Amino acid sequence: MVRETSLVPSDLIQGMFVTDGENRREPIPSLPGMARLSVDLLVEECKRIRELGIPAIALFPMTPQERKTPDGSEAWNQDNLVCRACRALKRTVPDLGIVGDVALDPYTSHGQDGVLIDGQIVNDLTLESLKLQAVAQAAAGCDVIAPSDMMDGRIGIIRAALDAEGLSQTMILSYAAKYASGFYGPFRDAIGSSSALGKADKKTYQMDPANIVEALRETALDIAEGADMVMVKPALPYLDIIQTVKTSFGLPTIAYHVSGEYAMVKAAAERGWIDGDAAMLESITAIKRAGADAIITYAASDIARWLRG
Ligand SMILES: NCC(=O)CCC(=O)O
Ligand SMILES: [Mg+2]
Repeated sequence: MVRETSLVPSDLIQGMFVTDGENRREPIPSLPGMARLSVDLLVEECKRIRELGIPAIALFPMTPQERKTPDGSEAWNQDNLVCRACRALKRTVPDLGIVGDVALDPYTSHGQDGVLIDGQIVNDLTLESLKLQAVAQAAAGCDVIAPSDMMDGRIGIIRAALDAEGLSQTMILSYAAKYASGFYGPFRDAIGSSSALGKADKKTYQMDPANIVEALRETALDIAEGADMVMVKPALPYLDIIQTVKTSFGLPTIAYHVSGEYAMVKAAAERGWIDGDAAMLESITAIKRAGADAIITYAASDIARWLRG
């Protein structure tokens, strides 16, 4: 009766991975319970997800190795995995929202999110590629374009490119405060970028976990450039950032409960050290309590099932 925060399935966005082929389900060992799905199985799974009351998915591709290049040009191939999946989903589950990730890391042979020249990420050159990728995904049916790359200036450039292509209805969810986090490991396994990335890091464009004022500056810039919604990522170690971003700007604020946050609960539960279901529900409730309007999580469909009893 006096509970202050209630979680409902419509708060959740299911993170999902798509792979080539047909009738394929490749379990991801470091993300227990998650698998990469071929487009046909993805569509079937998405029907169930929609029926659970989950409004949207966030989609990530496992690009075949032979299609990864230094410039990541597969990212704007209109027949790439993500674009094919979007078209299939819009034909069969049209009212399930699709959040399309814009960044080059699933497509580059070096695993970085940007164009790499002499060992440096070149910001402005990368923007040209992101623009093409955003337009390709929006044209294929993505409802929300979510630039996760953290290059400076990409929101404004992508907004202008979408509008110029007649895609003014496509929303932009900016990964405004994305930290250079140790919690992304299982995701990199899932999209096959961990071995390419090796010991390299993303600290020249993702944020220092010690910073909060910078998060506000980054978020303000993205809003000024035209973001409709903003994201904080990861979620659980950054509840203060979620709360501050939400109260400072009042924009729809999405939190990304990332792969490592999900996997650590699963791993401890597998060892019998914690009650995994309780810990997962507690994590997601805490993220909502901090101020998130919606939460991207790999546990979305599990949680929606628990909430329905
Ligand atoms: N651009 C999407 C991600 O980087 C996801 C990270 C994660 O789930 O660990
Ligand atoms: Mg920024």
